[in-house]
Amino acid sequence: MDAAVQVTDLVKRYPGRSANAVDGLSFTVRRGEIFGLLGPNGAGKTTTIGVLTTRVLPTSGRAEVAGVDVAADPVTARSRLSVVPQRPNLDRALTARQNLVFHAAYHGIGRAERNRRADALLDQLGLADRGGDKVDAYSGGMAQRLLIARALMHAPQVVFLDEPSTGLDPAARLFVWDRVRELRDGGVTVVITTHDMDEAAALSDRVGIMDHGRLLALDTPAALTRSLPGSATLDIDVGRAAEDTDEAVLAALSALPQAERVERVTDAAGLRARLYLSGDAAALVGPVSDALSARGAHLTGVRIGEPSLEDVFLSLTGRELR
Ligand SMILES: Nc1ncnc2c1ncn2[C@@H]1O[C@H](COP(=O)(O)OP(=O)(O)OP(=O)(O)O)[C@@H](O)[C@H]1O
Repeated sequence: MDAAVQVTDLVKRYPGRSANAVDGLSFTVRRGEIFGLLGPNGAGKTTTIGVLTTRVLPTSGRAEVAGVDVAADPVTARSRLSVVPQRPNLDRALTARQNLVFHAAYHGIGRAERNRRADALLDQLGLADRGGDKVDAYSGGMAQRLLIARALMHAPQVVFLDEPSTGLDPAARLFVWDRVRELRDGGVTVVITTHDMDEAAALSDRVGIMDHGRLLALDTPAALTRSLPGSATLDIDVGRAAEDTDEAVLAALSALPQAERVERVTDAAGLRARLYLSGDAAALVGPVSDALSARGAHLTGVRIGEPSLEDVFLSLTGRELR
């Protein structure tokens, strides 16, 4: 079986609530991929992760992690998975190294091995020289790195990261992203939740877009954005022949079979056109250039606008992601 996570018809309704927080969710995370759950606040991402990590009991449906039914056998599930929570729950009165070693002891890992792992992980997360410091003295970025180190102490098969870079500065965020990719490259399956489309696009091999407890779409970031008709754009600046007219040039561009729509961009100094198309905007540069040179005109500037996951969310829901 190559599924690391299998969710089937999962429902969670919190007591006293009129709507389901998770509302019939099904998806599969493959072994060894980074899977992103993307959605706005309240979409049900944290609840889904809560069920998968045995902290929230499902109302109905089934969730398996590393082949274990999390509701039926939470103890075995917890030995195979790990959580990096949204809010740091480190013991701030202990040193960083003690946080790691105590976590491993809880998971039944022997003294020599837990010391070895703590040293290796402090080093890998760039905390080797701060392992003896109390967590109280840690910055937010350092605490986030320590949470990741702690999550890896019992060598889990699947790691869940809830909003991994919320509140981090850009450098700390890139550092965390690189560590997440290293995990994946080392064979660990990673599930992240995020409401940040850049994070989802940059980090995930596949993305599930969630809203109101349901999955609206699931694919690679590239396939999700490619699926949007007419949303890639190519802006071109044109130097046209003196005897030609702007209107005739725009008409020639509109006649290109790949261009779904052509608009004049009026705030430009010369003749600028925006071509809308589906798929890869760069592939249109050649045909545009040929069409222009056929009438004695030439390209003086090109800019490609790719659709984002934000555009995908907007087209699925009619709302902005944030
Ligand atoms: N313990 C709880 N009791 C009652 N309702 C809850 C509880 N936890 C979450 N909810 C509700 O369930 C819905 C889904 O919340 P959830 O935290 O899973 O969403 P999310 O996508 O993770 O959002 P965020 O990014 O804000 O964490 C929301 O309407 C929320 O108010």
